[in-house]
Amino acid sequence: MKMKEVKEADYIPFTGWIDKLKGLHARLEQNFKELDEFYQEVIDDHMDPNRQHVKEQDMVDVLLQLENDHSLSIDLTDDHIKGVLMNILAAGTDTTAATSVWAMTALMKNPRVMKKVQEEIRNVGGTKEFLDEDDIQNLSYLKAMIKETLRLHLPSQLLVPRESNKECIINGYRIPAKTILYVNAWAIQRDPEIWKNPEEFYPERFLDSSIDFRGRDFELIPFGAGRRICPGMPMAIVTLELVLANLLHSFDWELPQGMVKEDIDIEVLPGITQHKKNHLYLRAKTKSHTYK
Ligand code: HEM
Repeated sequence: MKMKEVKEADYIPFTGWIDKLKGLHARLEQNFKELDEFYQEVIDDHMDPNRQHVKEQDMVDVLLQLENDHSLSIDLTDDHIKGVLMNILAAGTDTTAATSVWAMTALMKNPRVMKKVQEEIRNVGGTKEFLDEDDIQNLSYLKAMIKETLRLHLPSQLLVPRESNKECIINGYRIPAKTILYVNAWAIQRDPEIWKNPEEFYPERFLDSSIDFRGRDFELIPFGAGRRICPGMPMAIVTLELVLANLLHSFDWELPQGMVKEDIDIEVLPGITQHKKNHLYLRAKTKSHTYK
């Protein structure tokens, strides 16, 4: 099931008829139906009386409680719960997974950075088996490396579309009311007028810099900015830090036999989230084992 198909009309509204011809509308309806049924099943499972015995509550249990309590200022319905689940699954998993792959890709192509980040992680981690959130606070180079990955390989290159609610002028261009606007964050984050050697994967650029991705520095906006900034940013960052720190702490990474770093491509799959087109195949090595 493809959830994130891009329609012509999303970019050029009057070409909407092409979407119909290509059968995208029918697929959209079908996807909606399948997803709705799936979320309904999740909700039904959580309402099963036998579930009372489950020790730890998850997010759906909490949302269902709020629905029953009527304690919020709005009346929560099953549709709201389905919407929240959809947001987390659609907006939250793909983006973080794609970014982890891009980080590993960039590290494999840049052994200098790989060595430096692993040294930092292993100095802090020592003999620990698993690095937790406290350990990660001290890993400034890892954080810079993740920022640099999000600068070069941001998963949502055009952010989410905006619509102008009234006419405005930007840099001398008149934007009529009700115009759909895309912000090309990809181009901003590689703009040679802003970044020195913009194509280079160079985490050091962030070590002595206050530039951050929290929506205040418009040269780095992988999570967007303003009212619609990504609400999942804190979760995304912690997930990326934990996943990458532990992958790099526990394993040494090698390319398959016969392959050199120059063979790793950075081609992108078309779609809303920018995934690496060709899989990144790596061998993970510990001191005692080699995994494939
Ligand atoms: C590396 C990971 C992620 C990146 C790069 C990312 C990026 C973005 C971007 C660029 C937007 C649009 C913001 C704008 O246009 O101003 C967005 C929206 C959103 N993101 Fe994320 N995101 C990530 C992870 C997550 C996670 C983990 C969640 C939830 C658990 C999440 C939930 C959302 C939601 C619900 C929206 C829509 C907000 C709205 O329209 O008001 N994202 N994200």
